Amino acid sequence: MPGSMSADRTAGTPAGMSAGALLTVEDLRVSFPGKGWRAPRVEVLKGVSLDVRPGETLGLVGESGSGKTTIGRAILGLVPVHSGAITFAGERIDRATGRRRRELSRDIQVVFQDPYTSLNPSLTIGDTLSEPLLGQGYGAREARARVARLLERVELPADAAHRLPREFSGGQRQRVAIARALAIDPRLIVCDEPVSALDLTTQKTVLDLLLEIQEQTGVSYLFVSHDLSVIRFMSHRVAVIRHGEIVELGEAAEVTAGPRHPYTRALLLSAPVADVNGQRERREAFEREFRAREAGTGMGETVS
Ligand SMILES: Nc1ncnc2c1ncn2[C@@H]1O[C@H](COP(=O)(O)OP(=O)(O)OP(=O)(O)O)[C@@H](O)[C@H]1O
Repeated sequence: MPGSMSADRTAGTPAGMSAGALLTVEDLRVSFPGKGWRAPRVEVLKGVSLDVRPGETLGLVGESGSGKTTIGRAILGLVPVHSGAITFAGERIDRATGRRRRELSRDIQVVFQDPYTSLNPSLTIGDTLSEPLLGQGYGAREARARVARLLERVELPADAAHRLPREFSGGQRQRVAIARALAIDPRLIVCDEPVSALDLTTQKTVLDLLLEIQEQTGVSYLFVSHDLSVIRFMSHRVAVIRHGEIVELGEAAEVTAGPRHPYTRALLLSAPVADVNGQRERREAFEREFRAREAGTGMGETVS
């Protein structure tokens, strides 16, 4: 565990679910078709409940295949919800489709794991950042000014706007991905393993940036990771997921220092989990679906 990530953010934050939540997930069930003819459906989320408060980071930790990404995809409307409810700012969104769903991407954004695949290699950074702005009705001049401010906010030089992703390191690309997510002032960002493809030093600078942005803007994060040291560093509260069920949810310091569930204790002792069950493929599919839906091409409209 990196020593510089040993702080926690729990002070003063009560555990448990709250009435003033920005996002509430209640008894969420998601299943996928089983493999093979007449195979039963596989239940991946088995009644997940959690909430994210305004300005808060809820860390979501669990080993590979436990269902973390599926929760993010369900919130973004990229997988059909079998039962349960997802409420954002007082509105039920689990059945939202089409135009309403695209409008919601103004409020709910994502930062993906792999900065090498999540940026379009043929678009300049300026075009990458302008895309969501133009899509939301910004004029070209207004968008250019906003791109300059975004680059400043993520501590990239102004001339980055004219360059291509291949000219940047992994950490710099992840800053671009963060700037893209921030472009239209979302209220919630699903951060899906946003630093696990980066080396430790770069991880720390990107995490610091996310914290700083939260302080400045009050944005909420649902922060997915398999790495408890990263989760503890980032989160006010932590939810621990195992086999599609939340086994523990509480203040970060309590969950990470005095875990009640044996699985959390085991996680604390375990090394980062290996890439099993096609983790990379699943995450890449998630990115493609979200970007296609944002672009309005109709892909990813899986919820009916
Ligand atoms: N579209 C799909 N069709 C069938 N099974 C799926 C699909 N998406 C996910 N799964 C299965 O659901 C389970 C949970 O996957 P998910 O990606 O949510 O886990 P995770 O906790 O994010 O894991 P990782 O950290 O490895 O990405 C896995 O067993 C996975 O194989």
